[in-house]
Amino acid sequence: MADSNDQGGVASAADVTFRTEGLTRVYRTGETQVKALDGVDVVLLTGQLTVLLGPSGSGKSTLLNILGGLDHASAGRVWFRDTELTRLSDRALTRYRRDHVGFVFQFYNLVPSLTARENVRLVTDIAADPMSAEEALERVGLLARMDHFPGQLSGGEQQRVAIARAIAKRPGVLLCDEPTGALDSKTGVQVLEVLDQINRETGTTTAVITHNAMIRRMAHRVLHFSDGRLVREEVNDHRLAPHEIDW
Ligand SMILES: Nc1ncnc2c1ncn2[C@@H]1O[C@H](COP(=O)(O)OP(=O)(O)OP(=O)(O)O)[C@@H](O)[C@H]1O
Repeated sequence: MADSNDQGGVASAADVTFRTEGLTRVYRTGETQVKALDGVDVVLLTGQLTVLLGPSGSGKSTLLNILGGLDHASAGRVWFRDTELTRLSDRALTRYRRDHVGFVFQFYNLVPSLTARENVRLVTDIAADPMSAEEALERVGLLARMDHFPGQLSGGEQQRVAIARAIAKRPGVLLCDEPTGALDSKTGVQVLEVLDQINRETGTTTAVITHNAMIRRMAHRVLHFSDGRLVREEVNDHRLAPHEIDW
């Protein structure tokens, strides 16, 4: 049975959170030039969990960084809802990132001298309409550990704190670059369960980069990249919860 959130085929403008047109990113280092993205046309649909797959160096992180306002396109255009990101000043792009984007990276980037709750408060203190740090930690199942320091938490727990920090400002989008890359498979599944649950409960448009092709089973849509190009798209009519996937 198709999930109610599934949207195959043509999407209306209201359903589209990100759209790119001819997105190209060239990195120049001295004499060498690398085309990390080579004319990518892609949409990310509102409320969906999209998985980005592809070999190392295929451009997945570059795409995520440009969507999140951390990097600039060399050519082509990118829209977030009605706003063309590729026309924003650096200052406006920073505001966009602060107001709308939650990031989760492979390494958790927590401040070691602050507790879980204090790490989340770094974000809630400057956000316009945040949830409380306690609510964010409850959503990732770590309320009982909120006064623990990162060094007192396992890798999977630290990643869940990083997810709490990312969602506490109620971002429109959650961009995750290899969120389970540093975790063993059992702990990785717990982290994916948290991402899946947040997507279902809050409707946050979510993108997850991974090397693990099995993760595609939990996605609404899967985008396959190769050599800086989008080479294939899949719509998943039969999503599985992470714990149902045969790892
Ligand atoms: N800041 C940079 N300067 C120079 N080259 C870069 C830079 N960032 C990325 N690249 C190059 O662009 C290409 C695409 O990199 P990207 O990190 O987007 O790929 P990826 O698919 O995310 O790879 P991985 O799965 O290994 O993270 C690679 O050849 C990479 O070396």
